[in-house]
Amino acid sequence: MTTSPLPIQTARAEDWDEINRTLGQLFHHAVDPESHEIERAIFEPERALLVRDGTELVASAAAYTRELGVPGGAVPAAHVTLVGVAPTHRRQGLLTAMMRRQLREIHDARREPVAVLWASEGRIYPRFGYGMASQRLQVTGETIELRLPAPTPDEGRLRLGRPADRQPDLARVYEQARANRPGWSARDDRWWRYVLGDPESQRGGATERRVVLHEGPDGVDGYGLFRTKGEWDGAGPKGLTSVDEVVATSDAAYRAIWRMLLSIDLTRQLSFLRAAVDEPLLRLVNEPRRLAARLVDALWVRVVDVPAALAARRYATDVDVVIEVTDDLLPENTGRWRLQGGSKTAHCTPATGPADLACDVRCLGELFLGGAGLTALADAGRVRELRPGALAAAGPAFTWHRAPSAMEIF
Ligand SMILES: CC(=O)SCCNC(=O)CCNC(=O)[C@H](O)C(C)(C)COP(=O)(O)OP(=O)(O)OC[C@H]1O[C@@H](n2cnc3c(N)ncnc32)[C@H](O)[C@@H]1OP(=O)(O)O
Repeated sequence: MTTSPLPIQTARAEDWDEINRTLGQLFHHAVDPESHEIERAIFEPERALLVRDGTELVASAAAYTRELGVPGGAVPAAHVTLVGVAPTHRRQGLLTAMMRRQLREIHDARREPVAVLWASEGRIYPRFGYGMASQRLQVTGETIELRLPAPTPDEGRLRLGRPADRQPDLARVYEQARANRPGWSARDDRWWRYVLGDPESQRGGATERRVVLHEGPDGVDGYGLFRTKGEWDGAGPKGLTSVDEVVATSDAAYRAIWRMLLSIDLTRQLSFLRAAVDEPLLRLVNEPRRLAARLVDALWVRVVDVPAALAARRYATDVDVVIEVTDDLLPENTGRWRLQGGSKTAHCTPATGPADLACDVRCLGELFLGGAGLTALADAGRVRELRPGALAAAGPAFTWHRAPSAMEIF
């Protein structure tokens, strides 16, 4: 790789058309006019970096300003996105230059202790200090084989609707559920329009998206966003129910919604590609193997400011540990940090004593949402135990009672 001589610029609002068309080419899809406008509304030009070769746009990387759920709370997080380099300019160091500049800007602004992204390929971002912070299950089951427990008399009732018409209900339920969900990002009105955007060109021949809402004793307490696609063969119907998200604040709502989604007439298959690793559905159905769940990566987190990030989350057990951190891109993070925390508070300060554990900053990203095991990282040779017993003492603290999960891809 050579170092690119091309300068990095900050975008202006009017660059959106060109950025999105260029990224459409790089991701090999046509730009849908409806999505183009919805995404314009969430585009933050002042946070977008561009590289031009002459007048031609050849690279971009950007960030959205959002809040990310973490164990015990939420933190401002740079949601990194719109990353691409033209095939004519690949492997000349443009991504590296943009990542360095972006991380430096996020760090120096001191507003966001972490950055988060979805990776198109898992091997791109570790070199920039991003760690696989959450995973998801891609569920592609055969619904005909699945049964849920029978409904109880107090299970409430279900209503179908158009998602856009029910946005206030969805937002209320999501906001209530989000308080306890590491990995979920805040959604304002612009983000709800993005999540509920439903251009025909992206439906893959399925119906428009619909919502099923559950009404419990105190009103709407759960919803499921889904679409269906008809399919037949010589043996009869074998349609698909494709689920985008199920969010519920009561277990009765969760059960009732899934009972409907798994039993829509003329469907036989389920696709639910962003299920949580600890998705209750796997504990509800009578034959979990038929869900054919496959584990893949979801959110990648980059700890940008070590003391601020470690103090911003809560810990499952009390912890008092000194970690020796190395960070090649942001040297301010390199050093020994003492983390003292628990379920109510956390502090992280420069340490004077010897370190208990040593790792690079990428490991802290992996641990940040509570989804990776400290011992697993040590077994992989990526965390070093410098004081015997430190792993067993600190390991449980970094976990959380819910696995991190991730909703919309941004
Ligand atoms: C958050 C998001 O938006 S995710 C979307 C990411 N974008 C895409 O996947 C679109 C298609 N791909 C691309 O546009 C480009 O290939 C990019 C952006 C992934 C990489 O851009 P480049 O400018 O080529 O990367 P750069 O030259 O800085 O490479 C840095 C190093 O990473 C490696 N690398 C970069 N991309 C990849 C990849 N996709 N697979 C494996 N290695 C990679 C390079 O080989 C290089 O390694 P080296 O230092 O050992 O030589």
